[in-house]
Amino acid sequence: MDWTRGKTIGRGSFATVSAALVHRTGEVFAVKSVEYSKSELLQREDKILSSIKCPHIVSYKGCDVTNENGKNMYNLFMEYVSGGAVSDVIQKSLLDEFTIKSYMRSIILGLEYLHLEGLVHCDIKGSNILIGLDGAKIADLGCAKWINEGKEMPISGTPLFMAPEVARGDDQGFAADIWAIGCTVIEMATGHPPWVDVIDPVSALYRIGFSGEVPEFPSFLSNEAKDFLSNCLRKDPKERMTATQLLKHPFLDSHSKQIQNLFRHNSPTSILDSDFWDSMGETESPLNLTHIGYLNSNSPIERLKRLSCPITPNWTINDDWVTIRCEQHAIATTSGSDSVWVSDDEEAEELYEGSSDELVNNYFRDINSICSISTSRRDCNSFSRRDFVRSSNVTKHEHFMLSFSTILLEL
Ligand SMILES: Nc1ncnc2c1ncn2[C@@H]1O[C@H](COP(=O)(O)OP(=O)(O)OP(=O)(O)O)[C@@H](O)[C@H]1O
Repeated sequence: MDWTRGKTIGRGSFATVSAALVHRTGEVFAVKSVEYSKSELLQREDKILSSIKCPHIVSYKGCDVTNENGKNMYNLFMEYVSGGAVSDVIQKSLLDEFTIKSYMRSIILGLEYLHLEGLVHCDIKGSNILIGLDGAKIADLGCAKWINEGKEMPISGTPLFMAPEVARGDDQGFAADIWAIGCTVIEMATGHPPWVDVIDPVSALYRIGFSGEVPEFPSFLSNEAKDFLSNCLRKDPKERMTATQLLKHPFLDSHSKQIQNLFRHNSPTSILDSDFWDSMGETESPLNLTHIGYLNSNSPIERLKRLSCPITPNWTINDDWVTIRCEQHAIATTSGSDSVWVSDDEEAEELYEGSSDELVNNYFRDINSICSISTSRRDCNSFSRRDFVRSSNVTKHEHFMLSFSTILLEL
């Protein structure tokens, strides 16, 4: 598969995650990379991720080895999840209890799947939970292990999220993930991990493993939420609820129908996905997407396809810009509040003469309630990232931006 690496979207302790693009289809995906000589853990993650499939876990898309700047790199391809990690989201604004419930329901459905498959995640925490338009997804199976690997595998994970039996080095089973779920609820509600007053990982492990304390519950949470926490944060792992039991706890169950309605929609692969637009017209998602109107799904595709641009896209992302260039410059852009051009190619433009207003109206109806894109016609093959982040919901704009670039490259 020919692909191009784009902007770095995350850095973990051992790997770098970048956005990337498939040349042939224009599909956007995420690639986790590390030097081949240090790729043992990433190859293990590859093996685990490729063996599972669940809508609440980031999906596997393949792997390869590249030579970049004289170094061999091992690359693991995954679905790109547009909203980023929960730990980053809460740095911008804390989550309310309703949103925590929504995310938790997806996360625990993913965890239930892993546990039924015999896998312990071993590193549940906010930075390993990604937010997509269809809810939260578990990521980073780099520490995961099969339950029957038992003591052959070393204890792994993040000290502040470790259960007492893990901190003592006794055991790391399914119940350890449940403890980490409790810690993640605290992180989502307060903006920081539990045990705020510990000064280093060693004292954290000692306190968690031997003090007999449990993390402090945020006082502002509802009684239901506190009860949920108390069922996750039991010192004795045998007393903790299982993922299946947690799904029936009133904290998650009471709103499950409402939440399912909100997350009913699949994440669109492009903005021409009619379900995406139709659903957005009906309801707001918990990410507070504003109403963005309906799209007449058929005619724009047909008409856009008439552009028949033989695409050799050059797609780059850096900190401020997403630039999409095509051989014939056939590209959609907008100038100011309500005008959209589909191309800066004269021949292609002729095709649209007399119809571009209609096209614009069908294709980008209510676009200004998403964001105001003010790229001028002059730079019509560039989209300014700054323009997308101007209004409040960056996540939504980033998603839109990538969906948008996807369609353009699909044409
Ligand atoms: N599929 C994805 N889509 C979007 N962003 C992602 C994706 N995977 C990872 N990221 C981003 O990259 C960051 C690091 O990824 P990840 O946790 O997998 O790396 P790691 O090296 O295993 O980290 P850790 O330090 O937890 O071991 C995440 O917190 C997230 O911001």
